Amino acid sequence: MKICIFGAGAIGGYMGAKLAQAGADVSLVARGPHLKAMRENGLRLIEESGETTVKVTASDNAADLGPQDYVIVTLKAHSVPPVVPKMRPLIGDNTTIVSGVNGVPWWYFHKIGGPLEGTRLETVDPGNAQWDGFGPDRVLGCVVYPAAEVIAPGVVKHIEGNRFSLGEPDGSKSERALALSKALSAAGLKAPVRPKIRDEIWVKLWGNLSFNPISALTHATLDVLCTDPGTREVARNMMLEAQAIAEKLGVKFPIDVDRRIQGGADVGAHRTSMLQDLDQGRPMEIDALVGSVKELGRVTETPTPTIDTVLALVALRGNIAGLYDT
Ligand SMILES: NC(=O)C1=CN([C@@H]2O[C@H](COP(=O)(O)OP(=O)(O)OC[C@H]3O[C@@H](n4cnc5c(N)ncnc54)[C@H](OP(=O)(O)O)[C@@H]3O)[C@@H](O)[C@H]2O)C=CC1
Ligand SMILES: CC(C)(CO)C(=O)C(=O)O
Repeated sequence: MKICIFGAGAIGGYMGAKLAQAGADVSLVARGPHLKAMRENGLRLIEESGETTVKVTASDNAADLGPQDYVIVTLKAHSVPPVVPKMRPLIGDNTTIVSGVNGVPWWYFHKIGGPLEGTRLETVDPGNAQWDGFGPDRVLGCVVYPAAEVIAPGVVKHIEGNRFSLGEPDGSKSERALALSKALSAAGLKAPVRPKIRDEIWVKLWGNLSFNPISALTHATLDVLCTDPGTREVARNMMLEAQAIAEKLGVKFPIDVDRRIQGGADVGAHRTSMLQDLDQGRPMEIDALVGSVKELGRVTETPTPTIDTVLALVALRGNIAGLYDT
């Protein structure tokens, strides 16, 4: 089974190192000094259990790697649409694309059934680049739970978690989902195949939608913003608006907003990825995490006043920092 990880930074590097250590036929697409370091010295993974360095096949040119059974996309959400043409050499007749990207996935309305079937989302797939470029039938959904960081070129630090939930848009336990699950499990990762991947997407999104922009606006860590009465209320209102949208789309939440906020507080003094991006001058994932939920509000005719307000503020914050185009 040939697996290519496109965008092998923190998450893709973690997954790639684990697969390579397990002897899987895995290749990585990366760029810049990180790629150079991986090619020259291997990929170093720092985990609680210790450090390992593994030799990897890595390139910035998909044509070097050829058609794959699976392409696991671990780019930041806004980086995907412009690189779809560059991924073409990786895609053969039976290639599965696994979307390991936070936020509302571009394929959300594929095989959902009902009147919204096939709806495209401009915030996450401008110009239908992925829908038309990959074709939604290739897609296997994925919710990424681990936290990791590239701490130096060629060096990935794993922080916590090892679960990558997988799920077909139609909920089936397909052969391709089960085979990838087996390969990831053999690499020491948890990769359950879920019948209702959209339910899981929303529980993760609840946090990213609210905690991430609030942290970017206030510079507060998760423990603080989830317990301060003012920001907790803002997060709660955003989450309730999102819940109303999701429930109209048939999602069932296994927990309530207060438990989800408590879960955020329990993570501790964590700086969310959006705050880290702002601090380090990297483009912010505002469209995928917040703008997309506003768009879903319009699609489902659900009011989103708190989400709209926070989006306006964080969009301007990102724009002034030169990290987001409004
Ligand atoms: N990191 C985390 O802890 C978590 C991340 N996620 C999600 O996972 C996704 C990936 O995040 P993360 O791993 O942190 O992101 P990273 O930025 O660490 O990884 C993406 C990598 O792709 C590279 N890249 C971008 N464009 C190209 C290109 N055209 N060709 C080759 N390489 C390219 C980037 O290089 P460059 O640096 O040069 O741009 C970077 O190394 C995001 O949606 C994120 O929200 C989810 C859970 C936790
Ligand atoms: C906030 C958190 C930990 C979960 O919602 C996260 O995923 C992020 O930092 O992007």
